[in-house]
Amino acid sequence: MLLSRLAEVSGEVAATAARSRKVALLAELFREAEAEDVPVVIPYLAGRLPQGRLGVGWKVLGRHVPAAPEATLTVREVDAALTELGRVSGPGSQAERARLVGALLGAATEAEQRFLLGLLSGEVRQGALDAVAVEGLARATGAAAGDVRRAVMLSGSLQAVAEALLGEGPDALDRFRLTVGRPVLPMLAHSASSVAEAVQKLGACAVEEKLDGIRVQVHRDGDTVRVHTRTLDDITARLPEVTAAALELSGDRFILDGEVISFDAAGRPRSFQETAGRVGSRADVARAAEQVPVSPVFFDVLAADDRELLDLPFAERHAHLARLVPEPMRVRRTLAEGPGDIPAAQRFLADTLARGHEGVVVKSLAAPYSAGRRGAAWLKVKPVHTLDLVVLAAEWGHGRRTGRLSNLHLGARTADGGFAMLGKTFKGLTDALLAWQTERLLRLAVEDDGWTVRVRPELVVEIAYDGLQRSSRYPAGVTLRFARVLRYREDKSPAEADTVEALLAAHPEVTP
Ligand SMILES: Nc1ncnc2c1ncn2[C@@H]1O[C@H](COP(=O)(O)OP(=O)(O)OP(=O)(O)O)[C@@H](O)[C@H]1O
Repeated sequence: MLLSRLAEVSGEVAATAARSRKVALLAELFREAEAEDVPVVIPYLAGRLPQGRLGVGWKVLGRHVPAAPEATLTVREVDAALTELGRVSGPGSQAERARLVGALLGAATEAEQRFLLGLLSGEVRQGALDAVAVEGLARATGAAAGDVRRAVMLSGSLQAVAEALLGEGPDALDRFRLTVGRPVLPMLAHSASSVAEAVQKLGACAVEEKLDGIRVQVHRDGDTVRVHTRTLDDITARLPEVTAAALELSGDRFILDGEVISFDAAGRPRSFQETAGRVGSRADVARAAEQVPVSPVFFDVLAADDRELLDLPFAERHAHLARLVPEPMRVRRTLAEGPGDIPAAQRFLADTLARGHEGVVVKSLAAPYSAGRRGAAWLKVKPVHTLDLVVLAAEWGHGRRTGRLSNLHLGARTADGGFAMLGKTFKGLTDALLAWQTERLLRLAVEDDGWTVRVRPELVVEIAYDGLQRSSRYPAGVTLRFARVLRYREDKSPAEADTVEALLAAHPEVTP
């Protein structure tokens, strides 16, 4: 497929507000694409680079290169060129990168150049595209949209499903069923402002402790155990305790969902940083396990023996869980039938906080497991308000912070796939975080005016705040009060950041 065609459709999809028109445009594009184009077409449409970060700075992108008169570049040629670009390293790499970018842009027409620059600078991001692409794919191949959606949800990869569908047709969807050994994206939670609100919304529910550790999905097939993170990375080798625990359970084929966390000698949870540091470290696992041992604590089961359990109501899934996993290895919980049980649920929350945990997750007992979704069936309640925001820029620090990028410009997602700045903060940043973020942000830099460094919107940071206030200085009409950095969330992509819409909905008191 020609890049010019992709750039054209991408522009048209962005320009139309009508969902049905977007679907029709994408269906047409997919009909024209060959299966081999898919690994490039899908990410490009969403404004993502399959290579991840390329380390191409604004200096290189800002240079004018004369455009080619005619469109000849194919998407696969562009992809090959960017892969080559990504491999450049060592001395002289800046000049080599500039040369490669120049050659690529020189082969592109003006319209293609605009598209490529948008892609390389991270500015053509189309957030909600994947859902529309699912429908476009269904229409292009004659598959049912619901089946495509489920396959994407279970595989966690629109790309893999698209490739299979376009190459082999609708029958290929059979391959994407839930299988022990193949991780699926976990179900996620929305927020509620109080336990009372959550119980009122959900009716019969379980109120579970929310442990501040690392989400894990544990697959056991006979003697083989695999442990995956919420981004589906395989971390089995780093967590021997989890493998040992899974092998002790009575069943020998299952998929469990839970959290790993480190407890201190007194049985209180250690800080998130300690657990995360342990899970993140590959070096000398045996020693790390001695110093910061972790335990798995499970709260759901997706498959047991040869049964897929996703579609069962939570109450039934939990019965399977209870048969498989003994009590100390399950999260603590209490049940609430309805509003009458709110006081007991509130006591459970207070008790959970007193034991050093973060809050609770309130779960509908009737709901199925919606893999990969932030469903309304799980509501988390935490006393501290936090947001996951995207770093849009950072200002050079002064005094003790000279030479470090400090004051962060924070953005929330907007409906059109962009980001709206909500405010700035340099609070909560330790020296280690300052050094780390300076290094990371400079790699994402697209512009530096000596004061502020604008970056590709890729890094997600978790921010605590005390509330919102109106402000005409910011595009959403509001800004954060007392924003402070809690931690970077490298496990989250910008598409998972909080939205302006949800933020405003949670703060009716300031809605402009
Ligand atoms: N009992 C529990 N049930 C579900 N998730 C739990 C539970 N205890 C801890 N968690 C953790 O809380 C997360 C659910 O919150 P959410 O889906 O919003 O993800 P998140 O944005 O990472 O949340 P947060 O930033 O608040 O930790 C899960 O991914 C899991 O890691």
